[in-house]
Amino acid sequence: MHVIYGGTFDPVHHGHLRLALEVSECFEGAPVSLVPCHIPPHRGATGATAQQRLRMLQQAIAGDPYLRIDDRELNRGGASYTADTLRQLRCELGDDEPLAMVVGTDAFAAFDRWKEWEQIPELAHIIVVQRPGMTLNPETRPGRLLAERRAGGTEALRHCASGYVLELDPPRLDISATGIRERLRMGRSARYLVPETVLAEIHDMGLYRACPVTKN
Ligand SMILES: Nc1ncnc2c1ncn2[C@@H]1O[C@H](COP(=O)(O)OP(=O)(O)OP(=O)(O)O)[C@@H](O)[C@H]1O
Ligand SMILES: O=C(O)c1ccc[n+]([C@@H]2O[C@H](COP(=O)([O-])O)[C@@H](O)[C@H]2O)c1
Repeated sequence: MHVIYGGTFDPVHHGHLRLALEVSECFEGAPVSLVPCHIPPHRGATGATAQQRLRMLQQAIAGDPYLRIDDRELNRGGASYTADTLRQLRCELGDDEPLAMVVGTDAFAAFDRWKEWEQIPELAHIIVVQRPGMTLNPETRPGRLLAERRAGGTEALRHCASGYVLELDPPRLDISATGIRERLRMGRSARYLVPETVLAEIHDMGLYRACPVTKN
């Protein structure tokens, strides 16, 4: 089972990390690869550069046996389209290896605006994770895709290469990178929202602040 979890990670926070671990546990400790995007396709400029976001991720997962980083989108450059990443992975893994991508409900709600979105379930399973304050409308195209391809449990994903949509609702952590950037911009603390090592990187690189921010 190969599981990827893509994001901007600007910065990576405990919501991301806890979720990645929950997914790994669902698949009996299968590693989850965090895939930082180079240029996020559907949003404005990032607060930190790609290299700075990678550095924070490296600090965040250092020593964790279940989490990895796949930096292929940074190496590829340009806008990071998930279909391209999955196609590349599918070539490497072969046709039969189960491949799954993790996405939060907020991102999945706009899934039908992703490049080649209808091809994605042919390349990988989709694990949709509930995010606080975000309910998926069943009448939308992503909502219908979920209903049509819904997996009863994790077992289905393990036995097929792609094609299922699995809903997961682990304990919800109401943390967002936007909220963290905003706090830092206002000179407030982001402690306990991001790992201490990430906080130290943010401080050392002077990220996310218009005016000086204390190190907590
Ligand atoms: N607290 C969280 N709980 C569950 N899923 C999350 C959480 N934070 C982010 N995600 C999911 O992780 C993926 C990557 O998220 P991203 O890097 O954009 O973080 P974010 O906190 O949503 O950032 P921003 O606030 O800048 O949009 C998305 O699929 C998103 O839905
Ligand atoms: O492929 C696309 O068209 C596409 C459009 C929007 C988002 N994505 C991916 O979805 C992931 C989460 O995006 P974001 O903006 O919420 O960090 C990240 O890996 C993006 O590359 C992908």
